[in-house]
This record gives sequence, C-alpha cells and structure tokens, in this order.
Amino acid sequence: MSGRKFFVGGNWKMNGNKDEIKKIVDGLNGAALNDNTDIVVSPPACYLEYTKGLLSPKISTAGQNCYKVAKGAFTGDLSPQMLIDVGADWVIIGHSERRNVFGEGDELIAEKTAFALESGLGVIACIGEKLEERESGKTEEVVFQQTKAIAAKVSNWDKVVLAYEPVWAIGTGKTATPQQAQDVHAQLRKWLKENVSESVANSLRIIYGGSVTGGNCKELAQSGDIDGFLVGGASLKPEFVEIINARG
Ligand SMILES: O=C(CO)COP(=O)(O)O
Repeated sequence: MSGRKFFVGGNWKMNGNKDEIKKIVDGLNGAALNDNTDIVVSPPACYLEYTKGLLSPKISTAGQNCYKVAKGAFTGDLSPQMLIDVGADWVIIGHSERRNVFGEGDELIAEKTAFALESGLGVIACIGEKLEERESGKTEEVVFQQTKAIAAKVSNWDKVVLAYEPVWAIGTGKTATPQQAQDVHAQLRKWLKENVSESVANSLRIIYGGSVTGGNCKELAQSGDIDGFLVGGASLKPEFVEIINARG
C-alpha cells in the first residue's frame, strides 16, 4: 500500500437544482461510506452553502473554480475567500472545460492554484492531454508542461491533489484503461521526484478522471499509483457510492 489516503471527488459541473441536490445528498448521507476515503462533492457555486447544509460532516465541498485575487472588479467571478465563507474546503482548478471552453492557460491556472492554497483551500489541480496529443505521442510532454507551470508557483503541496483527466475520456464513455492511467500517473510521480522532491512524489495524491463508473472503478483503483477519482456524470447517480468505496 502507498500510505496515501484514497480521495474521491464528485464534480457536478453545471448540473442540479435544489430538488435534485437534496436527493443526491440524501443518498450519500444514508450510504455506508468507506472511512478510509476523503470524499468531496463540488456543486455549482450558487448551491455550495445549500449542499453543505445538507451533507453529513464526513463529506467536504469544493468550488469548481475561483479567481486569483480576493476581491475586486471581476464581474462574474468569485474568490477563494468567498468559497471558504460558504463552507468549501477545496476548489477544482484547471479543469479541461475551464481550459478548453473558457480559454484558461497554464499560467493563469498556476496563479489561481497558488492563490487558492495561500487562502486556505485545498486544490484539486487538473491536467490532461487531448486525443490528438495522445495520438501523436505527446501525452507526457503535455502533462509534464501543465504540471511544471503549477510547480513553478506552488511551494507547499500538502493540500494539493493532482487530477489526471485525459480530455478524450471526459464525458465520452471512453475510460483510460487501468494500464494507460497507471502509466501516466507513474510518469508524473517520476517527474515530481526529479523536479520537485522525492517526498512530494511519494505523498501527493494523483487521482484519475474520465468516464469513471461503478463498473470500472474497482479495477482502476487497484493500480498502485491511482489514489482516487474525480468523477463527473456518475457522481450525480447512486453508483457514486460504489466509486467512493472502490478501494474496499
Ligand atoms: O470531468 C470529469 C470530472 O472532473 C469527468 O467527467 P465524466 O466522469 O463525466 O467523464
């Protein structure tokens, strides 16, 4: 065993309303959840406080994004301080939808990661290659570059979880095979050892995201370098409980 605590995040993306959230949370609160897993759900920001109020204290909440300063004239955005104020412990930064739909680049993602950490949030920092990058043999180059940008701005990794989410696997039903995910996670750990430190390489949780389901989670969870999951679609469904408990 790696000694790293299993971590499962549910990224609800832009889904849900109060009725639906109440049903999801009732299901989670009533389920037998593995104590050896850190569990985080990430509702849309406008429902964070509502969700937090319903959830069992065993489950933390995360924002899906935040900006790199505490306050100011940034219409439509929100700060880590605001997320903390409504009960969030974590924030997802650099999700591929932020990168690809909203045009966020490595530099901004690194700045936002550093500021969220300084502000007291844990950060689920997302990286991952596109299909054409994988097919042209550039997977490692891309994920190393994305991690390097973050590493340049982050000095304390204690509250970071790195989420490897290959873009071609997100919402497509095409999961990376356990071997494909394990290979990238192991390469990332090697990169961290050479470029950050051996202790960060050994202790940092690297989780996998991309079409994780109740059906495929157990096999993925057996790989030595997969320390949990970031789950989209299936986190809105009862099978999320199986994913939380995937390590057994
Ligand atoms: O983007 C994801 C989690 O952040 C993964 O989404 P899916 O699980 O729906 O593929």
